[in-house]
Formats: sequence, structure tokens, C-alpha cells
Amino acid sequence: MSQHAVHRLKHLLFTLVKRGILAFFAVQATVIATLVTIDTVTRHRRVKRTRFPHPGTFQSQVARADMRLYTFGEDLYRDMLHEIETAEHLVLLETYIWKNDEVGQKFLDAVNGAARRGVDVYVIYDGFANLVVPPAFYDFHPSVHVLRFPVFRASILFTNVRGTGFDHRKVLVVDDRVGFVGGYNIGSLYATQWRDTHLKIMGPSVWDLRQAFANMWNSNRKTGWGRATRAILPEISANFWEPRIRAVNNIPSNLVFPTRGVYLDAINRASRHIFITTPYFIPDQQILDAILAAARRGVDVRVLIPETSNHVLADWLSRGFYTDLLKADVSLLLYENAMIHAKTATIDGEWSIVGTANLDRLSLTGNYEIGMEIYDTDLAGDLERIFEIDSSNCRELTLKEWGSRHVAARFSEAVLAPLRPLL
Ligand SMILES: O=P(O)(O)OC[C@H](O)CO
Repeated sequence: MSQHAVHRLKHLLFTLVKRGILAFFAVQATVIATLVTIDTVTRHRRVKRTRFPHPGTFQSQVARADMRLYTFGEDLYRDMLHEIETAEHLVLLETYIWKNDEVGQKFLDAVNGAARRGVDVYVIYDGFANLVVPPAFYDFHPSVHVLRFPVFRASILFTNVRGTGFDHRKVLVVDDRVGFVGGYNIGSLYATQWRDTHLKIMGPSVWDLRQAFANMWNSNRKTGWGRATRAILPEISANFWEPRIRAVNNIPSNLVFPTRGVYLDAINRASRHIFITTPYFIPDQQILDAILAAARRGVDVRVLIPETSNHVLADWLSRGFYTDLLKADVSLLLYENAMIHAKTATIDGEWSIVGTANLDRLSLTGNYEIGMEIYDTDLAGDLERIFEIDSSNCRELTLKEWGSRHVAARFSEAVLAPLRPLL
């Protein structure tokens, strides 16, 4: 073959590959646009989804800590606001979403009120998650120490992944005496219309939450180009070691993502049952393999997810895993007619985690997250009871039903699969 012919063939191949890639992106964009349009139309037609079982609150004692699990936003917010309103010296509040609605206003008033009484108040909220909220809403008392975690950080220019990640945590610590952590953001929608789970801790382990907040604050207190303009939040020693209760912190700037590791370890160790609740289920290959392997060795694996969440794309990416899961005998429990946003897991009646991380890439290897990893049969029992009540609002998907879905659905799952690492 002449050199000219080789050149022409190369050019032709290059053009074909280029056009193929562009065509794939065009198909992908069309699928996304179609799904979003269908979702928007059906969402508006849907009646308000407020009817779902309320498992209630559950109390237990783990080591020297009093634990309370919340499963309804109104109950949680009432207690959180009460703690802020009666704080005596320190309030630390960190949230991913802080809506400018009735509930958001109550929290704003509560922290401002505490600051007026002379309480030291520190708040952190995520800049990206609240881009839709008018900045004027965040009208803090002048003595409140505020960090709006920036969408873009200078370090992203120099240190790659260390400068990425949203602050996805939801933490409240009051007077080093009481701490809250879990799935609840701050907003009226979450008070009554979403099923979520949060944990209150009273006792020495509140230190773990305080330390997580202090680390976040002190690592980001510099503004502009290195000028320190925010106060240091003193870090204090723990004075105790409690292996049964541990905060698991994802800190992208330190390149540590232990949440993924503790999930993997616990799943791999399971011998009887694994009950996972998550709003967005887009596991990476190792997490998926661990779940499938557990089910194949006879562990009763149940994954509880919303049938329809608030993120249509996340739902469709999640569906791409259903066939493998169902074939391995994983029970897929689809929470009906309401959004479930809890990020919890409990294994073998021994190990549990309650936190802020979803089972997706953004949470497991992307964002600032925190969860409490707890070894305790009573607390695991409470989470199992909650799981059982939530399950009563689910329908279990069968392989037969899933196998009979429309060819367009299969096509959409396949076309969207390459987007999994993005979410
Ligand atoms: O990011 P999460 O898990 O706090 O969920 C927040 C909702 O998706 C807001 O749209």
C-alpha cells in the first residue's frame, strides 16, 4: 500500500472515531434531556409525597454515650433548635444545604440569637449547594464566625484533587456536650416530606464531631491569598479512647477517604445480614463486588433506595446495577411515594454507620463527609427496626419484573453507564 493510501486510511479512521464519539455524546445528551423532561412533567403532576411511615426516635446507650436516632425532620429540628437556643458557650453548625425557607430562617435566628447572648458561634455551609439561595439570606450577627465553603479554591490550580470536593457534612455541636450528625440538611422540605436519619450523641464521643468541625474550620480559615481573617477554633485533646464509637472523616484536602474503606471492610466481614439505606446508589466496582460476593456467600443483603429520588440521573445510573444485584440475590427494596435520604448501614446486628455519605463516587472519593461508625448491638437493633419499618413502605423488585422492562430503558441504562464516575 502506498504512503498516500496509508495516510488516507488513517484520516478516514480518525474521522470515523471522532464522529462516533460525537454521535455517542449526542445520543447521551438526548437521553438525558428526554429523561429530565419526563421527570419534570411527572414530578409536577405528582401529589405532594408526605405519606410514609414514621419509625419514631430510638434511644440507646453505647459505652459512655447516650444515643438518639431521629427519623423525622420536625422532631430533629425541634431538638437541634432547642440545643442552639439554650447553648451556653459554643455552637458549631456545619451543613451542606441551608435553604432560605421557614426552617432555614429558624436556624438563622437561633444562631444569631445565641451570638447575641455571647455564645461563640461558628457556622460552615457549602457554597456550591447553596448557589440558588440569595446571599442576602445569610444575614449573620457580626460576631458569628462564618465560612461559606468556596466552590472554587485556589489550591485546585496547584494540587489537583486536594482542592476539590464539596462540604457535604451535616454536623451540630453545642457546648461540647451534645452533637448531631446524619443525613438531614436544613430546609422545610426535609422537615416533613423526606424520610431521613440523624444521630444525636451525648457524652465523650461528642469530641469526634467537635474535632471534625475544628479541623474543617481551621484548615479553611484563611481567605484570599493566604491572609488569615477568621478566628482559630481551639482544638482540644480527646482524653479518652473509645473503639466502639468512631467518627469516619473524608477529607479530600488530606487525600483521606476512610468512609469507603469502612464500608468495604464491614461488607467483606459480614456473615449474616447487610442492611443498607442510601438515597443514591452508584457503587464503584470494588463496593459492588463486595456486595455481590457477600450475597453469593449466603449473606442476606438488602439495599433500600428510593423508587424515584429527587435526581433523575442518579436513579438511572443506579438502575444500571440492578441486573447484577438481583442475579446475585441481593434484595432491592424500592421506597415508594416519598424520598428516603438516610445514609445508614447495619451489619450482622453488630456494626452500624450513620452519616452523610451516599454510596456514590462523589461521597466515597470526592466530598468532605462524616459518619459515626458504631459497634453496638442495641444501636444496631434500633437501626434494624427502622429498616424493617422503612421496608414496609417498599416494594421488592424481582428479577422477573426487572427483566421485562422496556428496551428503551435498557438502552438508556447502557448509554448512561459511562457517566457513573461523575456522580
Ligand atoms: O447531597 P445530599 O445527599 O445531602 O442530598 C441533597 C439533595 O440531593 C439535594 O438535592
